Amino acid sequence: MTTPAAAPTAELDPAARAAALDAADPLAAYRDRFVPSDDVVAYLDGNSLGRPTKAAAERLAQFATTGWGARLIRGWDESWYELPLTLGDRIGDVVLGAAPGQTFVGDSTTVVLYKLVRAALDLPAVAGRDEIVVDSGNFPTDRYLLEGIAAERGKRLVWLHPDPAAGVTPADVAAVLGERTALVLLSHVAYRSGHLADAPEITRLAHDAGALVLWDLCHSAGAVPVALDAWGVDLAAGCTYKYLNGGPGSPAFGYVRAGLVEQLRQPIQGWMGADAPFEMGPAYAPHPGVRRFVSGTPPITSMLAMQDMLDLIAGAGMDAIRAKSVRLTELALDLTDELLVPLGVEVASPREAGRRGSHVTIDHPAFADVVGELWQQGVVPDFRRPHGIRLGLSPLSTSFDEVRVGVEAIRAALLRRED
Ligand SMILES: Cc1ncc(COP(=O)(O)O)c(C=O)c1O
Ligand SMILES: Nc1c(O)cccc1C(=O)C[C@H](N)C(=O)O
Repeated sequence: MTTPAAAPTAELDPAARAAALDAADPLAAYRDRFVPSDDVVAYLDGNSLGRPTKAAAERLAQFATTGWGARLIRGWDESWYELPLTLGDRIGDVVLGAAPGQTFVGDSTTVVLYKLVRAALDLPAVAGRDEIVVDSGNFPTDRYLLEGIAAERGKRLVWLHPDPAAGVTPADVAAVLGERTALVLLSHVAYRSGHLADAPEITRLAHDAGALVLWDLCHSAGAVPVALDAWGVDLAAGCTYKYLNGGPGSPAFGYVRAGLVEQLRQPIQGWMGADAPFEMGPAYAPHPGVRRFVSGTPPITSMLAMQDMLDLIAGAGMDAIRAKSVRLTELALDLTDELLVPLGVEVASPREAGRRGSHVTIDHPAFADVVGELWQQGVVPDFRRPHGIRLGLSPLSTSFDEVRVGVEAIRAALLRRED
């Protein structure tokens, strides 16, 4: 039997603490599965753009010759035509807790959300209702597209203004649900603060009020366990370029609960979502299944890289990934308290691990300038207005020492301003 690594203690200095956590990390070996970038000493932005896996780099390089080049148009019959669904099923299985036949890979998250919202609002069960519940702190695209849809469809937006310390709670949602509520659209993990919403409970409350629920999973898919089927979620969508490491602009996934899809009419009726695309018939007849949410030719090359990340996630397991995510965010908070709070930094993310996704946001009036300096030093978090640094911690590719390097670099930048 091997002796378990000693638990890192707060008495150790930050470097020793991070080193002890890295030494005890059961997922540490996964870091070697990603393409290194020589000038980056701490990549803390995996929730904007995940790193490429080495396997994906190889797959992308090969594809031009052995895939596209060798198979040419035959590739569509052999696998590409089905890829939006086969890949959707794999995402459903590995990260969403979704049985096959409910998940597709499509367009950008924005467009997938648009299609799902429009389809949901026309569902006969809610078509007579005119309110859509949305969080004022939700990601801009969610808010903007709902504003557009509300204007298009004569609906009213009901804005939640949650307590910043608590994020969106079931009580916030319950307070606005009613006979007029058609749809609730919320983010599972809030893009700025990292608050993790109680998705099963909010879903239950919305259903009790006769409304549908759509979860934006951009900041949870691949980092936080999700169980869409078990939670009874109606609709969901999420990015694949964050914790699913699909590469810049890789297409989003969409989920439609079994039993609902055949009742939904999506607004961009294209030939690739038709029942028999190659019949090229006179009128649109939707595919009976979730394929109806595909519109035009799917972006096959942009669906390659995420396949390798899904293999890594399946190997590591979502529970182990979540456990490391919690430890990474805990270290970020501990080091922030110790090294940054004395310099005036405030924590904008939840302290309770169960209420937190895989990023931590900290605020300081100088951060708009600090981030530029950090990037020059190869420390790469991102900046979110008005003055937040967001530390996005992607469990399979981020080390504890990167967190330490990042926090110490922020401290040094703030101290330089005090000189
Ligand atoms: C919560 C959330 N929703 C939606 C999006 C937008 O996705 P896209 O640019 O792929 O449409 C993002 C990030 O860009 C996001 O963080
Ligand atoms: N999608 C992005 C992009 O195209 C460029 C820069 C950043 C992004 C992001 O993913 C932003 C991200 N969704 C956020 O949570 O802020």
